[in-house]
Amino acid sequence: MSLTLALSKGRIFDDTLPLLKAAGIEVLDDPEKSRALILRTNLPDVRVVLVRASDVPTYVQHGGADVGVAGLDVLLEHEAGPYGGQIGGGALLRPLDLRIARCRLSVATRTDFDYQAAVRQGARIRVATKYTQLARQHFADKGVHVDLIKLYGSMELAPLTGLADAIVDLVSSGATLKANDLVEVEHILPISSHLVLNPVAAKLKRERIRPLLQALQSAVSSSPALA
Ligand SMILES: Nc1ncnc2c1ncn2[C@@H]1O[C@H](COP(=O)(O)OP(=O)(O)OP(=O)(O)O)[C@@H](O)[C@H]1O
Ligand SMILES: O=P(O)(O)OC[C@H]1O[C@H](OP(=O)(O)OP(=O)(O)O)[C@H](O)[C@@H]1O
Repeated sequence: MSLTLALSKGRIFDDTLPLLKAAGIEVLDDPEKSRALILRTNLPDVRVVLVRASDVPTYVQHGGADVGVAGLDVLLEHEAGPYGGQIGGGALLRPLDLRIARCRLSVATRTDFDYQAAVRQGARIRVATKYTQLARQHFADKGVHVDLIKLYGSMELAPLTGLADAIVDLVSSGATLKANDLVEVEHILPISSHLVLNPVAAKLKRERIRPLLQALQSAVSSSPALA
């Protein structure tokens, strides 16, 4: 029974590799050295497909992959979006927090911006973000009107150029904010990457997926780096 795993290049691929290895799966091709998007593993019935981080939920939901690894930021944004529901397949299953690629979703502004005044009930704020669904929910919960500006990267530039008052973005060390004279003014959500499953594959390939899940679970709980 074959199994297709969707991963994104970079930190998710790098951090998932040791967990897969502990579960007996070794990826044979190096994505940094090859342009191939389908990677072989030591198991003839298991392959890895390389997709954009934000495309992992789509691939897994529609059965382009059985299993995937994606950040909670990407998963929640996908679920809240127009394609996150039942169109073309059931909702994704999210059975395991892999505790890798850890960071947080936060609001950041220029140091001279009075965020507390800007988010008084009934106020209006301009926010630039890649995470429009999550940002909309966050400000709606606070009772703040928000004008959202969708960006695909370099969010930090938005408050510096007058495009927005604030950004909603991922923060880990804080170095990117610091380098751009921005300050984190509110934490929204802790983030890590999760294993996701296609619901149909979870049923039809139960016998193949269950041991993988168990092996990953024990790799996660015994990984000192993740403690
Ligand atoms: N600085 C960081 N530290 C730790 N984890 C992070 C950091 N930035 C992002 N992540 C996590 O890693 C995931 C993948 O991030 P990555 O930078 O590889 O993709 P991306 O460039 O954001 O995605 P896309 O290619 O779809 O635009 C994010 O969804 C998030 O969960
Ligand atoms: O707090 P820090 O440790 O500086 O990390 C935060 C940065 O990390 C992410 O970008 P990433 O490195 O993924 O770049 P990209 O979004 O351009 O891929 C995020 O969008 C921030 O810019």
